Amino acid sequence: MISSTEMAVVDENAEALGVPRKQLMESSGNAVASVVRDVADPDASVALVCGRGNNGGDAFVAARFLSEYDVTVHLLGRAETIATAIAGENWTALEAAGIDTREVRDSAAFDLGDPDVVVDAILGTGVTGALREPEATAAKEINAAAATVVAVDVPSGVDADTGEADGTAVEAGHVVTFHDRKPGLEHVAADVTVADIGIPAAAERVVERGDLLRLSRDPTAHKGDFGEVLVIGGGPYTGAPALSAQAALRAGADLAYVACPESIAGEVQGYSENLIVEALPGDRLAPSHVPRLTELAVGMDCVVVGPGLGDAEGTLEAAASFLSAFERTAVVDADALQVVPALETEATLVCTPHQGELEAMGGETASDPDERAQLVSAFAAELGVTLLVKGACDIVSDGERTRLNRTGNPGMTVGGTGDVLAGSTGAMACVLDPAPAAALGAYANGRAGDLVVESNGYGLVATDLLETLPRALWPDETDR
Ligand SMILES: NC(=O)C1=CN([C@@H]2O[C@H](COP(=O)(O)OP(=O)(O)OC[C@H]3O[C@@H](n4cnc5c(N)ncnc54)[C@H](O)[C@@H]3O)[C@@H](O)[C@H]2O)[C@@H](O)CC1
Ligand SMILES: [K+]
Repeated sequence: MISSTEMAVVDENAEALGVPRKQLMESSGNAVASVVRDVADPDASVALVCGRGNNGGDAFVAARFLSEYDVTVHLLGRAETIATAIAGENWTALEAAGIDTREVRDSAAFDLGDPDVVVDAILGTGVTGALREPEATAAKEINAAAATVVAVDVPSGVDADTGEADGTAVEAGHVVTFHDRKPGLEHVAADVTVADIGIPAAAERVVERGDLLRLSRDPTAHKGDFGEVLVIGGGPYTGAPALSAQAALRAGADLAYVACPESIAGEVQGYSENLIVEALPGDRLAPSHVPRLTELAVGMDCVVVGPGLGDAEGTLEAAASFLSAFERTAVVDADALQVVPALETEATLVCTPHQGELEAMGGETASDPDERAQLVSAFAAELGVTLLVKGACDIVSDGERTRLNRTGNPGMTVGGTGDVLAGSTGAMACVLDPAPAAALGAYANGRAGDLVVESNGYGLVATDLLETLPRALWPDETDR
């Protein structure tokens, strides 16, 4: 089962992996034609009723595969208004091939005739609200016809996620849907064929730029809507918590706080006026700080625990005690990872170890990449956390789904890149579920590093990543 958002992610990831959408459209159209052949007599007439989006585009392709039938293609609207280039190209190919095509300029001009089979390609996953005209009239005429109806992807007018229709919807006997079942089809009384359209398995397994579609920004957003992150870190180190908190801001969080020992608070603040610094008495995190940390954490969407904390006994005790009483999402990094295996907590944890830290936590590793991914998945399930295991290929798993991230480069072995990753993952966790947050945190960090190396060569430092994180997460066309 796949939601329309997830389908859009997978589709864009396939494109990033070298399988362009036009190729998928060719497979989709072929799959539709194959179901039409199953239901149509050899001398049948087939009417394809097409909208101006890619759902219609699938049917333009299908028409090319159905040359043995008496085929008519009805386009709802003018050809100049076809919404996508790939659908437009497939329309032009139909006209060039001399296939019977008709443009329906207004609903009164729509004449379905009396076909044996209707292909409903008015709208697919792109539908919003009730069908407008001429789509609504076309749907009514399809429903009034005696024909066998084959719907492309979903019956037009039906929401692929919910199965609900906001007004008229096509009633189809058959649905050809692509790649995986859509939840809305559970509520539709039709035979459903799921067609494999050649989306590579890697489009689901590998984190790619399609995953960025999860980060839509509502233009009416208010301050705080994208999250407030608290970084608990520092003591023996000053840079690490500052890097994490700045990364959270660069990755879209609205406010970033650092709670750190007062011995370094001035330095942390000195790195950036964008941070809100809370000084804790002393020079190391200690159990006596836990009540204040718990108070501070109340208003936060995510807490990042660990950057630069060190592993003094009282520090680890404080980290464990804070996390055991915490009930929302925390990213745990660096020395604080040690406390996770013995921890009992209601909190949702995202842990970001490298190989060495993973092994120190009790996790196993293997040289074979698939085996390594399986071990990470099993360990995530055992701990009940989301693991982001850093490496040349990062592995992200919540024990149910495992993703691989391949962005990043050897320049990123420099100090501080892990602190940036923890902070950007914290920002992602404010707006996304833990597993996609970790996956995008890893993707963005590596992509930011790749952008730096592309323009400067090696010799990158962690602060460079802060500058390129926004481009990694919100690329413009030139970054693709
Ligand atoms: N991985 C994928 O996502 C793939 C998608 N494909 C096809 O592409 C379809 C999605 O294509 P699109 O995103 O172009 O969307 P659609 O073709 O479903 O519809 C988009 C168009 O419909 C219009 N529209 C939206 N709501 C309307 C309403 N209530 N009344 C009238 N017009 C309305 C929009 O303005 C837009 O022009 C899928 O359903 C599937 O058939 C396939 O080609 C292959 C792969
Ligand atoms: K449809």
